[in-house]
Order: sequence, then structure tokens, then C-alpha cells
Amino acid sequence: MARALLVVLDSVGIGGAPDADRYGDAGSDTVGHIAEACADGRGDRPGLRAGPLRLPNLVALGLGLACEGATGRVPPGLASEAEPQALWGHAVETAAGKDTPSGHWEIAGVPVREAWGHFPDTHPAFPAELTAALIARAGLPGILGDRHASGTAIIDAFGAEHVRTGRPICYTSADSVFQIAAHEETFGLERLYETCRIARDLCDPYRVGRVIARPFIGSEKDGFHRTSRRKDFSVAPPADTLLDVLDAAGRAVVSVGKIGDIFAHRATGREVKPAGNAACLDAALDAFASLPDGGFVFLNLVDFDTEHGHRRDVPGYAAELEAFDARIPEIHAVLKPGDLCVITADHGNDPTWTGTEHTREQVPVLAFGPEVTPGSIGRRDTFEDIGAAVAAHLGLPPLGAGRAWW
Ligand SMILES: O=P(O)(O)O[C@H]1O[C@H](CO)[C@@H](O)[C@H]1O
Ligand SMILES: [Mn+2]
Ligand SMILES: [Mn+2]
Repeated sequence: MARALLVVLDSVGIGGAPDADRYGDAGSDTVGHIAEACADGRGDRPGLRAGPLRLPNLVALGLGLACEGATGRVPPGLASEAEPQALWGHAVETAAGKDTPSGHWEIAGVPVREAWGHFPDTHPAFPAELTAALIARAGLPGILGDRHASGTAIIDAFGAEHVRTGRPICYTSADSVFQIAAHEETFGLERLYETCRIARDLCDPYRVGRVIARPFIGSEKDGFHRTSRRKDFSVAPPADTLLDVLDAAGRAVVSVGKIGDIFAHRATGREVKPAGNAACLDAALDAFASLPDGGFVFLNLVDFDTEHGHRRDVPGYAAELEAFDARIPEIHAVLKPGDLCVITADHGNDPTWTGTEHTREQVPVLAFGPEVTPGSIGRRDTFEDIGAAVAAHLGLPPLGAGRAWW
């Protein structure tokens, strides 16, 4: 029986979606704009990287052609004379939203059509009764922030006041999120998580997708820095996903990185959550090497998004892509005859775009394995096709409306 490895490169979009204008994102293109910036010398950072974007292994799988399918042009440096070694294509999201849960759930067969709840870009951003209930139930002396913000900028602005007053920093964004930043030592990590659990409960009536704990350390003098102990408290998917189907069939499942949080820990199998893209990829490769027949490893690599996309950091994003690319031979090495790997993304986060938010984009789909015959799979009209193809490959019943490409 076959096995499958599904890799979500968080935010690695390849061009504005057909409905991107409804999100203010028409013309956004995460990979394309990074490649252009690097070709123009805007991707250089001394000691990190320089020059054109170099992704030889992803290009060999068909990334350049996937980009061309999405936008009509191959980004600079991503052209190849050779035929790709994978099935390549691009996929369009049908779910409402451009956030991580929407993207992953649709990939796993459950597109969310009803709008998520969002908080307005005002100050205060949160309804007075929600804030009052959080303060009362969590025993807080008040909150700080209460606005749309970038998470690194807001701890610079309010970190010192937070340490002084004990009020956690609550903020949101264009995504359906209620984020709470607090100092790991002065406020306490467990207390932050408990405050988030209370906020999760209080946010349910507002249809908020995620409450996110954003622990940080440091001081006013030395600066404040977020730690890797971020934790997302997601609502559960509204219907059975690929993971539930695997669970019902008794298959081995390993969820690596943020996957456990994204699916609210339902049918996520063995969860592994090391810090950073490199360690997550190590963990996924290790898990795959000993995975039994019929098993599934689901990997999210979040640093593209968190460390570089939201920070509008082109050189950092380019270096992260190049670092992943360099490890693709290790993926090939763990795939045995019959195995499948699919590389895709959940939304865009164009580091050349205005603001610090996600961008509504199409995503690449690259599917390969020792016995997968390369070729184009064209445009997939829903991310659901990815989960459907994985399910079909693993001999599971069809999932939702997705159409497998085989
Ligand atoms: O600026 P930071 O805190 O990284 O927040 C970002 O991370 C959230 C979840 O991906 C997004 O909604 C965006 O607000
Ligand atoms: Mn994401
Ligand atoms: Mn994000």
C-alpha cells in the first residue's frame, strides 16, 4: 500500500487569485515578486544571500511552469529547458478568506463558505462586552493594544507598559484572529495559555477562527522578542476532513508543525512541533522514514509566513525558499516506490505588498514520487483537489467535491 507526505509551504502563493480584487490583493504574487526583487538586487542581505532567486530543485519539479499557469509568466530565474519531474499545476481557493485555517481545511476537503468573524480596524477593535468578559474571567487588570497591529511592532510599542501593568496586549488583523501577547516571565506562559483558552470560549459567538498566544521575552532596555512557544486555539473544522477519514480507516498519521493546532487536534494522529522550518522538515522526514504502509505525514512550514511574509522581508523570504529547495533531494530520498509527495501552499503573503497581511493568491501544486508520471495538472478550481488526490492515492473514499487528478 502507498504512503503520502503533504507539505504546505505556509504563504508561498504564486499570483493573485481571480477574486483577489475583493481582498485588495489584485496583482499580488509572493513567489513572482520575490523573484523579481532578487533579480533587481533587492533580495540581497550581507551574510544571508545575494543575487537572483535560485530554486533549482523546485524548478525541476515544475514550479516555474506552475507560476506561468497562474499568472501567464515565468518569474525571473525560474525558467527551465527540461521537462518537469513532477505533476505540476496551480490551485484556486473557493473558501471565504485568505487565512491558514481556510487554506488548510480546503486542502483537506472542507472549504468554509460562510464568512469568518473579523474585528474592525478601529481603536478599540474589540467589542466592549468581549473585553469586559475577558478581564473578569481571566482576572486581568485590563488589556493593552485593542487594535489591528503587526505582532512585532505592537510588543515594541506596548511591551514595557505590559511588564509594568500586567495587562496583556490584545490585537488583531485582517484575519479572523484574536491575538494575545504577554511576557513569558512576568505574566507567565501557562497563564497566557489559560487566558487564551478563556478568550477562545468568549470568541466563539463572534465566529473568530483563531485565538493565538504570542509569548515574548526581553526587556525595555534590550528589546522584546517573540518566542517559539506561540500556540493557536482554532475552532474545529465544520465537517470531516482528510484527517478524519484517515482516522476512521485506522491509518497512521503524523502531524508536524502547526497542523495539530490548525485542525484543533482532531484526528491529527501523533503531533510533533519542533521550532523552525528546518527542524519541522527534519521531523517530517524522520516520521516518514518509519511510516507504515497506508500512512500519512502532514507538514506545515510556517516560517515563510511568520518570519518573512508578515515582516515584509524579501531577502529573508528568498533565503527561506532557497533553504527549503536545497533539502528537496532529502524528500526524494525517503520516497519508496508507491509513495507520493505533494508540495503546495495555503494562501499568499507577498513581502513586497502594502501592509503586513496575507494576500489572496493561487498556490502551486507539485506532486511527485518514484512511480508518479510527470505532466501538467493545469488549473485546479478548488484546493480540495489536493486532498482528493491524496485520498485516492491512499485508497480512501472520495472527499467532498474535490476531483483527484488521477
Ligand atoms: O503580525 P503577527 O503577530 O505575526 O500576526 C500575523 O499572524 C496572524 C496569524 O497568521 C495573522 O493574522 C497576522 O496578524
Ligand atoms: Mn498560513
Ligand atoms: Mn500568517
